[in-house]
Amino acid sequence: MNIAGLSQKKALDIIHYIHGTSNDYIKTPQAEDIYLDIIDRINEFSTTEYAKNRIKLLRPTNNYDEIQQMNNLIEDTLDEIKDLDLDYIHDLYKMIKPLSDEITPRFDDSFAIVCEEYDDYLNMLHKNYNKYTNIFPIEDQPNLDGYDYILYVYNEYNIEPPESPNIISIKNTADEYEILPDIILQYYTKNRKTLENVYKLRTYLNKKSNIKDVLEVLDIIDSFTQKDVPIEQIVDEVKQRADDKINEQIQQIALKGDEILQLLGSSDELPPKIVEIYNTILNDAQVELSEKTGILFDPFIIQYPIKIDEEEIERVKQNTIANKQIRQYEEKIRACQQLQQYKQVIQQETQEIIHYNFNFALACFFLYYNLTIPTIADEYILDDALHIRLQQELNDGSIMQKVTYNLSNDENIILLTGANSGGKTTLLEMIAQINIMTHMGIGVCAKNAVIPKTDEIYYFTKQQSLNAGAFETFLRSFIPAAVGDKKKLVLIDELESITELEAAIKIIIGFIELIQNKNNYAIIVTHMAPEILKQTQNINIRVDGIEAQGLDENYNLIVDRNPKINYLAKSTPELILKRIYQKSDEPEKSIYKEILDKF
Ligand SMILES: Nc1ncnc2c1ncn2[C@@H]1O[C@H](COP(=O)(O)OP(=O)(O)OP(=O)(O)O)[C@@H](O)[C@H]1O
Repeated sequence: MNIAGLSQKKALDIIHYIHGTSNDYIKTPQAEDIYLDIIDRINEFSTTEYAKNRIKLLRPTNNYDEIQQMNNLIEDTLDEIKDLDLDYIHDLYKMIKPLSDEITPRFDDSFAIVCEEYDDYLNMLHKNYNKYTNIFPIEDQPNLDGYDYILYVYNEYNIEPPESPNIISIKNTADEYEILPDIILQYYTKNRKTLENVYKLRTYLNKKSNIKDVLEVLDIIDSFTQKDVPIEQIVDEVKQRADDKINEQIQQIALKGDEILQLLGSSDELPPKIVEIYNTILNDAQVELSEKTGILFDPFIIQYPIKIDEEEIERVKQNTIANKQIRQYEEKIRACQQLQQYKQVIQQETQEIIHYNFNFALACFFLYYNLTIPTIADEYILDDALHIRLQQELNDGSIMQKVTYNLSNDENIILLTGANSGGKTTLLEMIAQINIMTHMGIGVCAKNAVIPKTDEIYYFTKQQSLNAGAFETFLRSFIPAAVGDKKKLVLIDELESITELEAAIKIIIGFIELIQNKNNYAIIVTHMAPEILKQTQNINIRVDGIEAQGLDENYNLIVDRNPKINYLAKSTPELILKRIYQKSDEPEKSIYKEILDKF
């Protein structure tokens, strides 16, 4: 399945298709929002498209084998990366992309192809290039002098290839790459950056790799392409030195009278003493030239200053280019033979690394948010737990209070009461996160956690604005939370914000009566606990409270974020009112004061 570039919606469609919507663990849009936030946070640590999409496909489940597998995967990965530099790995990942098969071989017009099976080869070349003109049938070849070299594709049973320094002959049974080595080479050069980084990463992760051999082959080709002998420059330098030597040595010889006459006369011959000097110096120059260029040639004409034979230079240059092209061609063919053997294995190695980014992202997420793998048992024990947003703020230097909170089989229906801005919504969201993350198998944000098995999560948030359909929408998704034999976690935040107080109380009581059995857990944030308790005396309901003790010198709420068990906490709205009063200006300040005086 190609899952590149999957949107979250598409990912969900696939999940629903695979698992069936009714089996989905998440039952309300608000719980879905919490889940999506978790996915986004994990994906901050992923780099490859594959990992990003696989993370989007992660979903809470009640299949505890799958959860265990995810736990194991994370623990193994943590073990693998425990002493490593995660930023370094992340940086390498940024330079790794899936290997691209798209190649556009370069049209190399420096050589011509002469062949017997003309039509076959023409077709083959046209497959790779739109237009290829340097191919000729053997029986009808033009003058090919302008080409650096000629690839002579001969038929075994027919004509023998001609012997010539700039002809390379191959049998027409050869592989396609023997005509166009770029067909293979481009794949490697195009993907080289990825291959280099996959190699670095595999080595760093202590994973075996064959990519080194591939990179070595590519290096050889590179070094070949770069080696260009600057013939003219070398000739000039050698000539300059030879001129200087001639000048110096001639000044030191004494000519006899007849030798001077020979020089002044019309004779072309030089005096033997001078010829000897020239011969010695030019011999040395020729040796130096061949050492520096690797070619034996004689471009110097006896004159002062020494003259350079431009035609000889041109001939040598042409020969050098042809030689170089031929050697380069041969080197490329050798490289192709080696590289071909590696293709499959380097693809596997690269894919493995790209896939490993999924494990790596989960492990980084785990470390960043200080997660632990929870134990699955029949109760909730949250030890030093934190909402993941607050954990992030803690990482950034803010002060946060970790929360310890327990729910048991016997005390599974909770009314959570307490101070305005005390942290009730945050606690509810945190429990939803912890439950979802447990059932995704990715760890939870707590020092220790015990989490019960549940099949479904329902989370109902407080409504900020009361739109016309809010109550109806709520009821439609709320009723399924009260029926059925699936094990549920139901979290309700201030139902009284959706409807009138009396109705909210009735709904909550009805709901509690339906789900009170020990399979379910429900935490209901409400400011009307006393009224609810009065009407449910035969049901075991625990009331917990988050209490504010007052305001500090900066008018911040002094609050213990740990809910007190079996404790009905006051809402203390006057504290918030007092804070706003202290921080406001007239004319609002006086109004706040008037309201405050009524408390
Ligand atoms: N454990 C904690 N440590 C530090 N800050 C916290 C913690 N829990 C909550 N807060 C902060 O306290 C503020 C109020 O939290 P929250 O909205 O959850 O309170 P609330 O009880 O639901 O309030 P209200 O009843 O008025 O809606 C938020 O800014 C939140 O980030």
